[in-house]
Amino acid sequence: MWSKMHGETFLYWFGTKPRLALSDPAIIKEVLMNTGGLFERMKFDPVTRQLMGAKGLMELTGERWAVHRRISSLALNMEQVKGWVPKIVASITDMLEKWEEKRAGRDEFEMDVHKEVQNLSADIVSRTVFGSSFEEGKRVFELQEKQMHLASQYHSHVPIPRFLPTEKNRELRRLDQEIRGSIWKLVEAAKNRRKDDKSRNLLNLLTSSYKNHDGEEEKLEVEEIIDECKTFYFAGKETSATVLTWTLVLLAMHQEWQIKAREEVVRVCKDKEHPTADILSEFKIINMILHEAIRLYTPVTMLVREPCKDVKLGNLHIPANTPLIMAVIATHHDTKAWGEDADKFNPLRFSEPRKHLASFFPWGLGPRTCVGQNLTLVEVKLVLAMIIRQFSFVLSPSISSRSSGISDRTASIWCANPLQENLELNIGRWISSSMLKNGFG
Ligand code: HEM
Repeated sequence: MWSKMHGETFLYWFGTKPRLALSDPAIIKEVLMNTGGLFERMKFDPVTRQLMGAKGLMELTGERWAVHRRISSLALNMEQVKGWVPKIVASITDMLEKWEEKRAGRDEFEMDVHKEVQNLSADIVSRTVFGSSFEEGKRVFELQEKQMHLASQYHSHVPIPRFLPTEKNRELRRLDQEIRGSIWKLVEAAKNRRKDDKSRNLLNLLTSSYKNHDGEEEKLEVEEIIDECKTFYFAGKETSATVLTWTLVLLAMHQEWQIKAREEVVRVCKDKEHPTADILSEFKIINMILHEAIRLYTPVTMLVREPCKDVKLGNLHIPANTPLIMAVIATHHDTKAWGEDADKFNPLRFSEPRKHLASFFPWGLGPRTCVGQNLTLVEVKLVLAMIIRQFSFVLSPSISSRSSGISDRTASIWCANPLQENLELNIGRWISSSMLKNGFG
């Protein structure tokens, strides 16, 4: 909306500091793909830094970032992620068994899917990236959620004195200490398991020695290990859960795509009980749906960089340290790249190669692109395939009585046996048109 009012590139004030908003794909590409360290990710404010971990990938730069990046890329490469498929399937099976219990033999039942897929994503990150279980990691997720809630109250334009002994500040510090303690227990448990568990999960790699650029063996400091775990616990849960919720909501609203997706799953899986790693690339329709959902409702809505010296971008002269705001969401909805129907759900756009690299960049671009991308894509495809095979769904009638039902992500979905007709289709359409009025969809 801002770019419609002020143009593709404009300056705005954040408190006393000017910020430059960019949405020209060519300029965005130039900034994000720069490998010379000219544009660094802007440092988080102290409260967010405490949440993410100052010595984790999100915050590090330079040589320490390169070391952490090598370790996490090794832990989350595609080969590794494909090896996790049975664990991911086991997580999804557990969730679907609970859904069946909830259904209790009924033809239809109602479900708040966002809560469900949040727990599922947390369980998958715990089992795969950390090689533990949701139960073990559960406390960290719970504490981080509380910390995030408190931290969000600090994000105003007026700086709040963080070091005053206020109740909130004390609680934030207490939460941080408890998170650190809980993570360290997980690290110790992983060290004990290592005698039997030789897998290259993130915890095992973070606690093993690595070769530095002089070829000498080195180990990460305790603080670095804890902060990296904080980063992954934080980044791994909410993002995938948001994508899954929106994809399910969109499929509930667009029954024709739900049917196409189900036909594909049945065709590709044939008589296999569950999808396996080798058939994932055959889910072409699911892949298109997923990309279209991420385009419309990208979980990371903007990226921020700061040039470390004065630079020229296109015809703009930009002073050092000016925050550059790249609105992923605006670019994903730009009618120049996506056509007049840019705000509409149309998975067919992804049946053809993309026109411009930087008109779709939900994972970022260049050296700091998302390390969790492989995991998310595999996870989300498996979850969708397994849900769609077992259930059909529409938006719940009760959502219509909550005007903010979609925006606060309490997306409820009405599930029924896929072989039955969906009588709730009209309700889905009704919600769809009210959402459009409110600027969704
Ligand atoms: C739909 C899911 C996800 C989306 C859309 C997403 C998006 C992004 C984006 C846009 C960035 C780049 C930020 C920048 O350039 O400033 C990023 C970085 C990162 N993501 Fe994700 N992410 C997702 C899932 C995950 C998952 C599941 C994990 C971990 C298991 C993860 C871990 C990270 C980390 C550690 C970084 C920092 C990389 C670095 O700076 O080197 N992400 N993510």
